[in-house]
Amino acid sequence: MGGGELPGLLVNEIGGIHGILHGHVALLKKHFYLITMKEFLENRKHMSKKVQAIYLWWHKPIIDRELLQSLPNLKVIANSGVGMDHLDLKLVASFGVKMANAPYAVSSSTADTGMALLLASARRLVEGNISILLSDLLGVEVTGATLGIIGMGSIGYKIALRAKAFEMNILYHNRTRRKEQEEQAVGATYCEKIDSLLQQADFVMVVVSLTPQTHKLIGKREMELMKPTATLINISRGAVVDQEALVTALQTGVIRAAALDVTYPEPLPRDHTLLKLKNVIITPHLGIKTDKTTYMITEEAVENILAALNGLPIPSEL
Ligand SMILES: O=CC(=O)O
Repeated sequence: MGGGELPGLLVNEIGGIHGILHGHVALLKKHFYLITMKEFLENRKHMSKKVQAIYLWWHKPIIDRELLQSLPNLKVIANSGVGMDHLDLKLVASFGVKMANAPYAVSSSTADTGMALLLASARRLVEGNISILLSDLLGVEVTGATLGIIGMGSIGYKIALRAKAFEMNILYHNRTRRKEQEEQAVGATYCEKIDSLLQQADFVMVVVSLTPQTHKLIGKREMELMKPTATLINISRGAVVDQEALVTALQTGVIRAAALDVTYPEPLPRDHTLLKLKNVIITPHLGIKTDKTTYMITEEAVENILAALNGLPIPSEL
């Protein structure tokens, strides 16, 4: 590769549902020679040597063995978010390729999405929006209610901060307990056992990453432990909740309601039962989708990729 040439960065496409946002192109072009998948596939022989990094936007392009084998100079894959369940980390590592995510950029807007869903479900905003003349839409009180946060990483913690301002009682469950000062700062109480959190919470917010250990973490048994007046909010990944069990729980009054930013698959098929239930709010994985957050994600990815290409410690290496 010639002296002053910028390193090649493979992206799925620019614009479109799975493409990086147009507004981010100038930032990326400052540091990289951008190659879309279309350009790559049209001129594979030439392009494959140029690619030194991949920027995954909304889980695309799909990283498989064939793609990895065709990129001899690939050094790093940067993800445009925090969840890495769409990537075969072992496979990527076996090619000696480094990986990074963007945990700093996403936490505030994802926590906001969680609170938006909580409030919308509690106060029946979606039904209210289309039934402005009805006066029998009784919601449930948020002030003074108990919120159980499952997963107290940076997003979970920001939810606790927000919930404190809503005067909620906050319980949390996490693999590792937070420091006492951190618990005190948000007024959160640790539940070593997830069951005890489920039994007490009026709102259960799921914020864990999807791993083999968290797959269907919230199933029939867990929903039956919840109060019949409780609401389940999921802003992590659909598969952390057993969706079939959830449908039954919502239909039979095992729990009051659900508010989901994530499902499986995404989007749900139009005729899916969940879309027909009145006591569910479903949003299309809006978690990180604000203008500011998405731009910060790209900035974080650029920083990670440049560090990797320069042989420096990668700030958010996995
Ligand atoms: O879903 C959003 C993320 O993984 O950051």
